[in-house]
Amino acid sequence: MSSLTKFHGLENLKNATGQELEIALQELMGGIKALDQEALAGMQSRVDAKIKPLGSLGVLEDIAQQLAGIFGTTHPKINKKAVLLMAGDHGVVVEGVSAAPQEITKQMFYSYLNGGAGINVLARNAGADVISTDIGIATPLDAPELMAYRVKNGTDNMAKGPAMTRQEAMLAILTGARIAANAIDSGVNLLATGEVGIGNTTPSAALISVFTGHSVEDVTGRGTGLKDDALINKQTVIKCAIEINQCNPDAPIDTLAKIGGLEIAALVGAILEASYQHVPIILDGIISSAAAITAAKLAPLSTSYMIASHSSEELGQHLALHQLGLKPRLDFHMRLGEGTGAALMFPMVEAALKIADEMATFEQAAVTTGDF
Ligand SMILES: Cc1cc2ncn([C@H]3O[C@H](COP(=O)(O)O)[C@@H](O)[C@H]3O)c2cc1C
Ligand SMILES: O=C(O)c1cccnc1
Repeated sequence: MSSLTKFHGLENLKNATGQELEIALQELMGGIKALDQEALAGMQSRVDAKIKPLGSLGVLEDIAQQLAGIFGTTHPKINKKAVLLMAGDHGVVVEGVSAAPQEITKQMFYSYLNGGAGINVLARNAGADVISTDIGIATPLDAPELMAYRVKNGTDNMAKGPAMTRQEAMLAILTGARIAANAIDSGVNLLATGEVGIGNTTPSAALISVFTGHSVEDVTGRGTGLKDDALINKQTVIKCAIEINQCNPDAPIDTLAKIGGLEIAALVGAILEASYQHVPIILDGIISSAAAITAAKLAPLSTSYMIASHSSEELGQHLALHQLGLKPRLDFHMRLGEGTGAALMFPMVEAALKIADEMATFEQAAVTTGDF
């Protein structure tokens, strides 16, 4: 679908009514299809013919198959790669849930634009673009055009009531979908999720607790580096937010609105749009995994389009990935976010396709075949 004119039936996202957003979201969620099993099996046959014992390239073989199933061809090609970095602030920071001050969200946003942040370095290393979007920073930016996609000036404090209205959450989801669609229209066919937002490990843990059923203690980590007392306070705040908002795991949009975040919602939309357009999307740490688990609640087939990357130091990420049926592939003890872990995975995904394209077969190399 070329999405430059109409977007899931919407003429103009920002002026859409609540009902129009509901319909557009239904169209997006309902349009996500299962992988092409024939292409997937065809890729396995290609890989099985290579000069190696069957299955000996492990996860690389799984990824090659998954990409064939996603692209619907036995010969998938990666053209362009990009990290979708969504930025948003969180009203809940007034409860002391982060070791870092809120203004860092905005300061880091400028760093992404200037190219000096961790994600810029690791994306450059992988030959990928970083597409940074202000979806909900709390304070004004220098240039109005930088705020073109902003839905709201940060969320409200979820410990006192809903973080967002349902309409704001839907607008943030569809805005994230729009940003993914724009990237895909420009030729990107391998995406990764990234974010910045001081305080955002708090809504992420809250969503993971509600959607997995794991206790708040099990899914809540230290984020930017909370000390013991502050970690206990963070857990109390999350429990309070879940209780006061009466979250229901079977009402994922409402749950996201009540205890989520604007950048998390935008990543939900990016994951859904990638899936809708048959584009693989690599997941980063706990915040991206909270978005992924929400996307899976909205459209279970979207999990087939996700590729896990690293294992975050935040335990909640492992539990979210487990529920999605995914395993972290890199164990680098990272806890930065921004998409840094996901960016490390780009070359692995490309390597999987190179195996299929460049390795010799038993026949080509005149290597003796056997029962191995
Ligand atoms: C300088 C700096 C750069 C960052 N880049 C990503 N994060 C990460 O830390 C934040 C989440 O942790 P918490 O929930 O504890 O606030 C998010 O902004 C996340 O992207 C950063 C944090 C800091 C301090
Ligand atoms: O898992 C992550 O991505 C993460 C962990 C801590 C802080 N920020 C991000």
